[in-house]
Amino acid sequence: MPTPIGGEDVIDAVIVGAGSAGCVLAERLSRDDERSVLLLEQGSGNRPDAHTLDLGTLPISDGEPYVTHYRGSSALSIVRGRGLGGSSTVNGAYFMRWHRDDFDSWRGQWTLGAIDKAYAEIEQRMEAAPYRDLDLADTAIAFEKYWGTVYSSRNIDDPWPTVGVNRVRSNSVDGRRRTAADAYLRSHLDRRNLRVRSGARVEKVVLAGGRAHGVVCNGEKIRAGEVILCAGTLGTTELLLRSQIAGGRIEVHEHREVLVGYRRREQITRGPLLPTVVHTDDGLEIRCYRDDFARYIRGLGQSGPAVGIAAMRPAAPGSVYLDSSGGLVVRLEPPDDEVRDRLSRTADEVVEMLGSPMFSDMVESGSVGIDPVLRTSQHAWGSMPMGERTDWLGGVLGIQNLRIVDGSILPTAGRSGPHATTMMVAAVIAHALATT
Ligand SMILES: Cc1cc2nc3c(=O)[nH]c(=O)nc-3n(C[C@H](O)[C@H](O)[C@H](O)COP(=O)(O)OP(=O)(O)OC[C@H]3O[C@@H](n4cnc5c(N)ncnc54)[C@H](O)[C@@H]3O)c2cc1C
Repeated sequence: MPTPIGGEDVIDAVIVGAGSAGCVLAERLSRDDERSVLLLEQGSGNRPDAHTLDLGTLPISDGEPYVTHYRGSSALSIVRGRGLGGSSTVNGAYFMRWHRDDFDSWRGQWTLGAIDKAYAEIEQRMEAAPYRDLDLADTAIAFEKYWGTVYSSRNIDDPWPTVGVNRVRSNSVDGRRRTAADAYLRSHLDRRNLRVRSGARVEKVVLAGGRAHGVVCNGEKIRAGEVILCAGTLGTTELLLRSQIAGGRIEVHEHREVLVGYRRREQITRGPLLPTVVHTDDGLEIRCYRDDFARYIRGLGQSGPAVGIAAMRPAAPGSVYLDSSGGLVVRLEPPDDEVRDRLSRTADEVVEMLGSPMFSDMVESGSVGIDPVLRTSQHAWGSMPMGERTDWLGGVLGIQNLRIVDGSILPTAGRSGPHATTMMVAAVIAHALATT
């Protein structure tokens, strides 16, 4: 019989955060009807509306219902998704594996075979597929042709990215994001050993004698056999700081980005934000955005379309800490000088590309310029890396019955965005926990 959920009972596994990783974990662990699972999510339990899921929007401005805004130390806005599905509800729906060699230093059960199998499972459930030629704007077609003369182009049906031109794979169906909650959670809400509570903000982890005993949620103490933090890199770090499991400044990593802006001769129709990228041999990602971010984010001032250049590997440092008033602050630093040089050289190459005859029908002459502001990709990860601050299944070192399974535990920088890999990590760990 499963341990009943609620009241004074001890729940087998309390999962904090129903985001990309939390949904995978809740589904897998609750397949065993002998295990009671309680999933606590601070955001709404509603299914997001058509506007939120539309790939022609990035619903992250102030006032959007499925985001949390974090306080940054600079003018950069730092956001994360909230509600069932977490950041998968609001993100760019770019769903790319990391490169095979990004896992070279991973240990434990992280063999390429296990990784490949877990990626394949999540890709299937998230309905991840490459954008087709029809989804590409004229600039994206020219971009692929241009870089195809410098690098090789990956066969779009190959799920493993390579150095070169990589058509983006996306977790979307008919122009709408497919969220982790749709793929993993909503159809299992009738499991009697799985309970999902929305509007449930966890304030801290309850600790005694070097063990986690539960959490405090909306003022109520909930006892648990195991606490699994899936609150995302920023949410989990906040909980670790507030529970005094960690102190001071916790290091994170971020993919900082330079934008090369331009003006289009003619406006284009709406479509997915990022359908194609180039991965350079020196760890950069060149992103061919479809249009001005202002067309995706409500209330953002127009600045024109852009091509982005992000430093993926190595990434830039940052930190998360509580300030003297107890508020959480996210501080992102620039990459080191050598990486900045790389970014700046590649930005010059992109300026050259946009000024080349291949783009002359689309780009207004004299309109191309490098934006001096260093942006963020909204990817912060790696605050509690596996092999360093947790074991290779996310178990927090030195504290029993406390595990972290989300972007926090990514131990290295990958050359693609973190979404698919965060879900893959959750799938591998969930499988290991469910079978031991
Ligand atoms: C705007 C944006 C665009 C992005 N675009 C891309 C992209 O296109 N491709 C890509 O690869 N990556 C992208 N990312 C990053 C990617 O979405 C994240 O890395 C990934 O979703 C993180 O998953 P997670 O499970 O770690 O956290 P999340 O999915 O963020 O889930 C954390 C959940 O925990 C909940 N939570 C937090 N604190 C508490 C608490 N105290 N109590 C209860 N619940 C709590 C949150 O509400 C949230 O639902 C983007 C991110 C953002 C924000």
